[in-house]
Amino acid sequence: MSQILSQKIKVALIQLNGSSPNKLDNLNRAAKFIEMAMQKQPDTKIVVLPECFNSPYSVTKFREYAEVIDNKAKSQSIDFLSKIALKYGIILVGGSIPEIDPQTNKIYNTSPIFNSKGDLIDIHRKVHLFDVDIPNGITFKESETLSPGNKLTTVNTPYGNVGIGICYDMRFPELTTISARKPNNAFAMVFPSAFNTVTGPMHWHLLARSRAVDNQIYTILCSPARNLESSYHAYGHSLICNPKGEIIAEAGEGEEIIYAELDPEDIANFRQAIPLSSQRRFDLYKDISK
Ligand SMILES: O=C(O)CCC(=O)C(=O)O
Repeated sequence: MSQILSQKIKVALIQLNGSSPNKLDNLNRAAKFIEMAMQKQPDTKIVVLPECFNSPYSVTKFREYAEVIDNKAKSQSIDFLSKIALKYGIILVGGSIPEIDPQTNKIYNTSPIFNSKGDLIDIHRKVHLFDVDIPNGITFKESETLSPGNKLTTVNTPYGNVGIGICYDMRFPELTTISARKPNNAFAMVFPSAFNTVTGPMHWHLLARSRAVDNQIYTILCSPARNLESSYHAYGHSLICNPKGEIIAEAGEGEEIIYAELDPEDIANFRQAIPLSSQRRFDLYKDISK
Protein backbone atom coordinates (compact mmCIF):
# COMPACT_ATOMS: atom_id res chain seq x y z
CA MET A 1 0.00 0.00 0.00
CA SER A 2 1.51 3.35 -0.96
CA GLN A 3 1.91 5.61 2.00
CA ILE A 4 0.39 9.06 1.78
CA LEU A 5 2.36 10.11 4.86
CA SER A 6 6.03 9.24 4.42
CA GLN A 7 7.04 9.02 8.09
CA LYS A 8 5.80 9.70 11.62
CA ILE A 9 5.67 13.44 12.19
CA LYS A 10 4.87 15.69 15.07
CA VAL A 11 2.56 18.69 14.72
CA ALA A 12 2.05 21.54 17.16
CA LEU A 13 -1.01 23.80 17.39
CA ILE A 14 -0.61 27.22 18.95
CA GLN A 15 -3.86 28.22 20.66
CA LEU A 16 -3.01 31.88 20.89
CA ASN A 17 -4.76 34.87 22.32
CA GLY A 18 -4.02 37.02 19.32
CA SER A 19 -6.99 39.33 19.12
CA SER A 20 -5.32 42.42 20.56
CA PRO A 21 -5.75 45.56 18.44
CA ASN A 22 -1.95 45.85 18.16
CA LYS A 23 -0.79 43.77 15.21
CA LEU A 24 2.86 43.76 16.21
CA ASP A 25 1.97 42.51 19.69
CA ASN A 26 -0.02 39.69 18.09
CA LEU A 27 2.90 38.76 15.82
CA ASN A 28 5.38 38.87 18.70
CA ARG A 29 3.11 36.71 20.79
CA ALA A 30 2.90 34.14 17.99
CA ALA A 31 6.72 34.17 17.73
CA LYS A 32 7.08 33.68 21.48
CA PHE A 33 4.68 30.73 21.52
CA ILE A 34 6.29 29.08 18.50
CA GLU A 35 9.66 29.45 20.21
CA MET A 36 8.22 27.79 23.32
CA ALA A 37 6.75 24.99 21.21
CA MET A 38 10.04 24.33 19.44
CA GLN A 39 12.07 24.47 22.65
CA LYS A 40 9.79 21.97 24.28
CA GLN A 41 9.44 19.56 21.36
CA PRO A 42 12.23 20.35 18.86
CA ASP A 43 11.30 17.43 16.60
CA THR A 44 8.04 19.21 15.62
CA LYS A 45 7.71 19.42 11.83
CA ILE A 46 4.43 21.29 11.25
CA VAL A 47 3.20 24.25 13.30
CA VAL A 48 -0.28 25.75 12.95
CA LEU A 49 -1.61 29.15 14.08
CA PRO A 50 -5.30 30.14 14.47
CA GLU A 51 -7.60 32.04 12.12
CA CYS A 52 -7.08 35.84 12.19
CA PHE A 53 -4.27 35.51 14.73
CA ASN A 54 -2.82 38.96 13.99
CA SER A 55 -6.01 41.02 14.14
CA PRO A 56 -9.36 41.21 15.92
CA TYR A 57 -11.90 38.85 14.32
CA SER A 58 -14.43 41.46 13.26
CA VAL A 59 -16.00 42.40 9.93
CA THR A 60 -15.44 46.07 10.69
CA LYS A 61 -11.68 45.55 11.23
CA PHE A 62 -10.59 43.34 8.32
CA ARG A 63 -9.85 46.22 5.93
CA GLU A 64 -7.86 48.17 8.52
CA TYR A 65 -5.58 45.17 9.18
CA ALA A 66 -5.40 43.87 5.62
CA GLU A 67 -2.01 43.40 3.98
CA VAL A 68 -0.94 42.82 0.41
CA ILE A 69 0.46 39.32 0.14
CA ASP A 70 3.34 39.46 -2.25
CA ASN A 71 6.18 37.00 -1.96
CA LYS A 72 8.75 39.44 -3.33
CA ALA A 73 7.93 42.65 -1.45
CA LYS A 74 6.94 40.81 1.70
CA SER A 75 4.24 42.33 3.88
CA GLN A 76 4.82 42.72 7.60
CA SER A 77 3.10 39.48 8.60
CA ILE A 78 4.41 37.44 5.66
CA ASP A 79 7.96 38.59 6.33
CA PHE A 80 7.54 37.81 10.01
CA LEU A 81 6.14 34.31 9.48
CA SER A 82 8.63 33.49 6.75
CA LYS A 83 11.53 34.21 9.13
CA ILE A 84 10.00 32.01 11.84
CA ALA A 85 9.52 29.08 9.43
CA LEU A 86 13.15 29.42 8.31
CA LYS A 87 14.52 29.84 11.84
CA TYR A 88 13.02 26.57 13.07
CA GLY A 89 12.98 24.70 9.74
CA ILE A 90 9.25 24.00 10.02
CA ILE A 91 6.24 23.87 7.75
CA LEU A 92 4.21 26.78 9.09
CA VAL A 93 0.49 27.10 8.43
CA GLY A 94 0.33 30.76 9.34
CA GLY A 95 -3.24 30.77 10.63
CA SER A 96 -5.05 33.38 8.61
CA ILE A 97 -4.66 37.11 8.13
CA PRO A 98 -6.83 39.72 6.41
CA GLU A 99 -5.46 40.22 2.88
CA ILE A 100 -6.14 43.00 0.37
CA ASP A 101 -5.74 42.53 -3.36
CA PRO A 102 -4.46 45.93 -4.53
CA GLN A 103 -5.76 45.33 -8.07
CA THR A 104 -9.37 44.74 -7.10
CA ASN A 105 -9.43 46.31 -3.61
CA LYS A 106 -11.11 43.10 -2.40
CA ILE A 107 -10.40 41.76 1.09
CA TYR A 108 -9.89 38.07 1.82
CA ASN A 109 -9.42 35.92 4.91
CA THR A 110 -6.22 34.21 3.86
CA SER A 111 -4.00 31.46 5.20
CA PRO A 112 -0.33 31.72 4.14
CA ILE A 113 1.67 28.48 4.17
CA PHE A 114 5.49 28.40 4.40
CA ASN A 115 8.05 25.67 3.86
CA SER A 116 11.06 25.05 6.08
CA LYS A 117 13.16 27.48 4.04
CA GLY A 118 10.70 30.27 4.76
CA ASP A 119 9.25 30.33 1.23
CA LEU A 120 5.57 31.15 0.93
CA ILE A 121 4.44 27.99 -0.89
CA ASP A 122 0.73 28.76 -1.21
CA ILE A 123 -2.15 30.79 0.15
CA HIS A 124 -5.69 29.65 0.86
CA ARG A 125 -8.36 32.34 0.68
CA LYS A 126 -11.38 31.26 2.75
CA VAL A 127 -13.80 29.87 0.20
CA HIS A 128 -17.00 29.70 2.26
CA LEU A 129 -17.69 32.91 4.14
CA PHE A 130 -19.16 32.73 7.64
CA ASP A 131 -22.59 34.29 7.12
CA VAL A 132 -24.99 33.02 9.76
CA ASP A 133 -27.92 34.25 11.78
CA ILE A 134 -28.73 31.97 14.70
CA PRO A 135 -31.66 33.26 16.79
CA ASN A 136 -30.56 33.95 20.39
CA GLY A 137 -27.09 32.84 19.34
CA ILE A 138 -24.83 34.62 16.92
CA THR A 139 -25.20 36.77 13.82
CA PHE A 140 -22.08 37.19 11.73
CA LYS A 141 -21.69 38.22 8.11
CA GLU A 142 -18.15 38.01 6.78
CA SER A 143 -19.44 38.86 3.30
CA GLU A 144 -20.15 42.43 4.48
CA THR A 145 -16.45 43.10 3.99
CA LEU A 146 -14.79 39.93 2.72
CA SER A 147 -14.78 38.27 -0.68
CA PRO A 148 -14.57 34.49 -1.01
CA GLY A 149 -11.52 32.76 -2.45
CA ASN A 150 -11.94 30.83 -5.66
CA LYS A 151 -9.60 27.89 -5.35
CA LEU A 152 -9.15 24.84 -3.16
CA THR A 153 -5.73 24.35 -1.63
CA THR A 154 -3.56 21.29 -1.10
CA VAL A 155 0.13 21.90 -0.42
CA ASN A 156 3.12 19.59 -0.92
CA THR A 157 5.40 18.99 2.04
CA PRO A 158 8.35 16.62 2.36
CA TYR A 159 6.05 14.31 4.34
CA GLY A 160 3.14 14.23 1.90
CA ASN A 161 0.28 16.52 0.94
CA VAL A 162 -1.82 18.60 3.30
CA GLY A 163 -5.19 20.18 2.53
CA ILE A 164 -5.95 23.65 3.88
CA GLY A 165 -9.33 25.17 4.73
CA ILE A 166 -10.34 28.00 7.04
CA CYS A 167 -12.94 27.47 9.77
CA TYR A 168 -16.40 27.61 8.13
CA ASP A 169 -14.84 25.75 5.14
CA MET A 170 -14.91 22.62 7.32
CA ARG A 171 -18.72 22.52 7.12
CA PHE A 172 -18.48 21.72 3.41
CA PRO A 173 -17.36 18.08 3.14
CA GLU A 174 -16.48 18.32 -0.54
CA LEU A 175 -13.52 20.60 0.19
CA THR A 176 -11.84 18.03 2.45
CA THR A 177 -12.75 15.13 0.20
CA ILE A 178 -11.14 16.79 -2.81
CA SER A 179 -7.89 17.21 -0.84
CA ALA A 180 -8.07 13.68 0.53
CA ARG A 181 -8.78 11.87 -2.73
CA LYS A 182 -6.71 11.39 -5.88
CA PRO A 183 -4.75 13.14 -7.22
CA ASN A 184 -4.17 15.21 -4.06
CA ASN A 185 -3.97 12.32 -1.56
CA ALA A 186 -3.64 14.58 1.47
CA PHE A 187 -2.84 12.82 4.75
CA ALA A 188 -4.31 15.67 6.79
CA MET A 189 -6.65 18.60 6.50
CA VAL A 190 -5.59 21.68 8.46
CA PHE A 191 -8.17 24.29 9.48
CA PRO A 192 -7.00 27.50 11.12
CA SER A 193 -10.31 28.32 12.79
CA ALA A 194 -12.21 30.49 15.24
CA PHE A 195 -15.48 28.84 16.21
CA ASN A 196 -17.43 30.63 18.94
CA THR A 197 -19.21 29.78 22.17
CA VAL A 198 -22.51 29.17 20.33
CA THR A 199 -21.51 26.91 17.43
CA GLY A 200 -18.39 25.47 19.09
CA PRO A 201 -20.26 23.31 21.61
CA MET A 202 -22.74 22.30 18.89
CA HIS A 203 -20.47 21.23 16.07
CA TRP A 204 -16.69 21.67 16.56
CA HIS A 205 -15.84 18.11 17.61
CA LEU A 206 -18.52 16.60 15.39
CA LEU A 207 -17.15 18.32 12.28
CA ALA A 208 -13.53 17.45 13.05
CA ARG A 209 -14.43 13.81 13.60
CA SER A 210 -16.75 13.65 10.59
CA ARG A 211 -14.22 15.04 8.13
CA ALA A 212 -11.59 12.66 9.53
CA VAL A 213 -13.83 9.58 9.33
CA ASP A 214 -15.31 10.45 5.94
CA ASN A 215 -11.86 10.61 4.43
CA GLN A 216 -9.74 8.46 6.77
CA ILE A 217 -7.25 11.26 7.28
CA TYR A 218 -6.08 13.42 10.19
CA THR A 219 -7.99 16.65 10.83
CA ILE A 220 -6.18 19.50 12.57
CA LEU A 221 -8.19 22.44 13.96
CA CYS A 222 -6.38 25.39 15.53
CA SER A 223 -8.44 27.99 17.40
CA PRO A 224 -7.57 31.22 19.19
CA ALA A 225 -7.78 31.10 22.98
CA ARG A 226 -11.01 32.44 24.45
CA ASN A 227 -10.77 36.11 25.33
CA LEU A 228 -13.90 37.45 27.01
CA GLU A 229 -12.61 41.01 26.60
CA SER A 230 -12.71 40.82 22.81
CA SER A 231 -15.91 41.28 20.79
CA TYR A 232 -15.75 37.67 19.51
CA HIS A 233 -15.54 34.84 22.03
CA ALA A 234 -13.56 32.06 20.39
CA TYR A 235 -14.36 28.50 21.44
CA GLY A 236 -10.79 27.28 21.95
CA HIS A 237 -10.46 23.47 22.09
CA SER A 238 -7.88 23.24 19.32
CA LEU A 239 -7.60 19.59 18.45
CA ILE A 240 -6.14 16.83 16.34
CA CYS A 241 -8.33 13.93 15.24
CA ASN A 242 -6.96 10.68 13.81
CA PRO A 243 -8.29 8.82 10.73
CA LYS A 244 -10.42 6.65 13.00
CA GLY A 245 -12.22 9.71 14.33
CA GLU A 246 -10.51 9.72 17.73
CA ILE A 247 -9.41 13.05 19.19
CA ILE A 248 -5.79 12.43 20.10
CA ALA A 249 -4.94 15.89 21.47
CA GLU A 250 -7.17 18.73 22.62
CA ALA A 251 -6.62 22.10 24.27
CA GLY A 252 -8.83 23.77 26.84
CA GLU A 253 -10.01 27.35 26.46
CA GLY A 254 -6.94 29.38 27.42
CA GLU A 255 -3.60 29.88 25.70
CA GLU A 256 -1.97 26.52 25.17
CA ILE A 257 0.26 24.53 22.85
CA ILE A 258 -0.82 21.00 21.96
CA TYR A 259 1.14 18.37 20.08
CA ALA A 260 0.39 15.07 18.40
CA GLU A 261 2.31 12.52 16.42
CA LEU A 262 0.80 11.56 13.07
CA ASP A 263 1.55 7.98 12.07
CA PRO A 264 1.33 6.55 8.52
CA GLU A 265 0.47 3.15 10.02
CA ASP A 266 -2.69 4.59 11.56
CA ILE A 267 -3.90 5.73 8.15
CA ALA A 268 -2.91 2.50 6.39
CA ASN A 269 -4.33 0.17 9.04
CA PHE A 270 -7.62 1.92 9.27
CA ARG A 271 -8.01 2.13 5.50
CA GLN A 272 -7.25 -1.57 5.21
CA ALA A 273 -9.79 -2.49 7.88
CA ILE A 274 -12.56 -0.32 6.40
CA PRO A 275 -11.66 0.13 2.71
CA LEU A 276 -13.96 3.03 1.86
CA SER A 277 -11.99 4.29 -1.10
CA SER A 278 -12.44 1.11 -3.15
CA GLN A 279 -16.07 0.77 -2.11
CA ARG A 280 -17.27 4.19 -3.21
CA ARG A 281 -19.97 4.20 -5.90
CA PHE A 282 -19.05 7.15 -8.07
CA ASP A 283 -21.31 5.65 -10.73
CA LEU A 284 -24.21 6.71 -8.46
CA TYR A 285 -22.89 10.08 -7.28
CA LYS A 286 -22.50 11.72 -10.69
CA ASP A 287 -25.26 14.26 -10.15
CA ILE A 288 -24.00 15.62 -6.86
CA SER A 289 -23.10 19.06 -8.19
CA LYS A 290 -26.53 19.72 -9.71
O1 LIG B 1 -19.04 27.37 11.37
C1 LIG B 1 -19.06 27.90 12.48
O2 LIG B 1 -19.88 27.60 13.33
C2 LIG B 1 -18.06 28.94 12.85
C3 LIG B 1 -17.33 29.47 11.68
C4 LIG B 1 -16.46 30.61 11.98
O3 LIG B 1 -16.41 31.10 13.07
C5 LIG B 1 -15.61 31.13 10.94
O4 LIG B 1 -15.71 30.71 9.79
O5 LIG B 1 -14.77 31.97 11.25
